[in-house]
Amino acid sequence: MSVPANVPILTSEAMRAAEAACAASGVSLSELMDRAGAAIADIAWRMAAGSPILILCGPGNNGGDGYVAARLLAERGAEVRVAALADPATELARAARALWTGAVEPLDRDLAPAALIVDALFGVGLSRPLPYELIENLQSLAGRRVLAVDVPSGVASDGVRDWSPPLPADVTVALGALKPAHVLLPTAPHCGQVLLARIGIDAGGTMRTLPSVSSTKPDVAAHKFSRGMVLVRAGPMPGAAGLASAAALRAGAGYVVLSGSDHAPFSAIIAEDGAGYADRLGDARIGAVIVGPGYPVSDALDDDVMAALDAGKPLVLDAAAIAAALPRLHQLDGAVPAILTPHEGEFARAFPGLSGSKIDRALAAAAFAQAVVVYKGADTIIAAPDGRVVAAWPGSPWLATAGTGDVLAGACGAMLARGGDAFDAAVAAVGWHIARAARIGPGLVADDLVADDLVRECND
Ligand SMILES: NC(=O)C1=CN([C@@H]2O[C@H](COP(=O)(O)OP(=O)(O)OC[C@H]3O[C@@H](n4cnc5c(N)ncnc54)[C@H](O)[C@@H]3O)[C@@H](O)[C@H]2O)[C@@H](O)CC1
Ligand SMILES: Nc1ncnc2c1ncn2[C@@H]1O[C@H](COP(=O)(O)OP(=O)(O)O)[C@@H](O)[C@H]1O
Ligand SMILES: [K+]
Repeated sequence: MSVPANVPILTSEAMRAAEAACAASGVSLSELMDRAGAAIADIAWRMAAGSPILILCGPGNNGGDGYVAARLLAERGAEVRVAALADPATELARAARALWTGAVEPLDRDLAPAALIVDALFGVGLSRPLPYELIENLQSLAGRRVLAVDVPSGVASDGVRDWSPPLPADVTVALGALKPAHVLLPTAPHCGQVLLARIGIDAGGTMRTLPSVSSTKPDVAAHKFSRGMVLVRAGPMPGAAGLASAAALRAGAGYVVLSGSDHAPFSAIIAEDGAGYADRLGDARIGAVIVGPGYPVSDALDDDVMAALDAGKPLVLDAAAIAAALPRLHQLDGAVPAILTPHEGEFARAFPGLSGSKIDRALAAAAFAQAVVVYKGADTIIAAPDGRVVAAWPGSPWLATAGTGDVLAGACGAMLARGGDAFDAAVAAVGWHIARAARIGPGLVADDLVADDLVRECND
């Protein structure tokens, strides 16, 4: 499972707007369909490697893409058959079908499979669950390689409904842009390896996949304070704050203070008595404050969160600190740069009653808090109040273990303390986290993410 790095993601509504803009600029929809069909034909040709191909065509333009691909594959000499669910229902699909000179078989229970199945039944136009009979007929074709056109049919492209496709794809060719369903659970795993065929659509740039990680060397003239100073406030479970402080150092902070704990994991971390917290908040060199790791709901947490907000320092708020800070953050209306890092449970507690896809909910939460939200999970979404979104699918499942969220909070603190945009900081931290987890792999425990042998390996 994979998606390309740093490519656009569009909802169906945005896709239709981009398509209309394309038409207005002189590129006809039929030209777009030809480009889509050509991209599909190329990939099908490579996947089939000489074996027979069966293309399943639906009534809309997804089916139209399928007819174009069938014609181009046949012209190249591929052994290709077409089966249709219904007659074409759009002008474009009718025109594409008219140019296909081969037979069109009915898509019924007697349909013979082929080594490669190209699923061009439904794309972004799917408006309801697939009929039961079609599901059964498609299931009887399972077990072959599947190439999905735009999305596996049955998947609702906006990621709002969790309809499963009867034929999960090995490869999905996203047309023009990725769609939310390619990067969100539970649909993303059904899309297999997602490839993007740009087909000349200008998809804009507010929603994207995670960019590749680039490690930035410190400036030659850097000193420990210029690289960013992070204050981590420990709660009653100091191990979590210890992990966050170690992660802040490993992620590039020049100086890390752990307040309220003597459990510093490295000698380089300044562990000090909690009584000095208020003074530290006044320390002008501190570029980011982290509150929340290992700090459950309590009056003390509320006090520490309020003190940090009043100090006006850029903040990373994790776990129970998120709900504690929310009313005040909302009032502050973005005056204090903040990154919130809720997992599913913390998100539901802090932002109850939101609807829509995980992207929609992350955006609504970011707009309410006027803060960057890193809505964690296997399909982590990073959303900014101004509408920017980065989707981090597929992440690394080795991160599904205790303490890795504390490490992410620490990395966010390090990136935020450098100065600059909080959204970019959160994106860099999520990329750092996933890249390290991917290097460690089996047996990962959160402590490994901050261990020094990994650092040596990364520097090799
Ligand atoms: N947006 C773009 O820029 C481009 C889109 N193209 C293709 O066009 C597709 C979208 O085409 P359409 O909008 O025609 O939509 P689709 O082809 O995805 O499907 C719409 C058709 O399916 C029917 N339908 C919807 N749900 C159904 C269900 N559950 N059971 C039975 N029938 C159902 C609708 O009544 C309609 O006839 C994209 O996914 C892509 O493949 C490409 O041709 C190239 C350019
Ligand atoms: N299956 C998964 N695939 C990828 N990343 C995951 C998966 N499960 C969890 N993660 C990541 O691991 C981290 C877990 O954070 P969290 O639940 O807060 O753990 P903790 O509170 O124990 O530190 C998050 O960054 C989350 O995105
Ligand atoms: K499809």
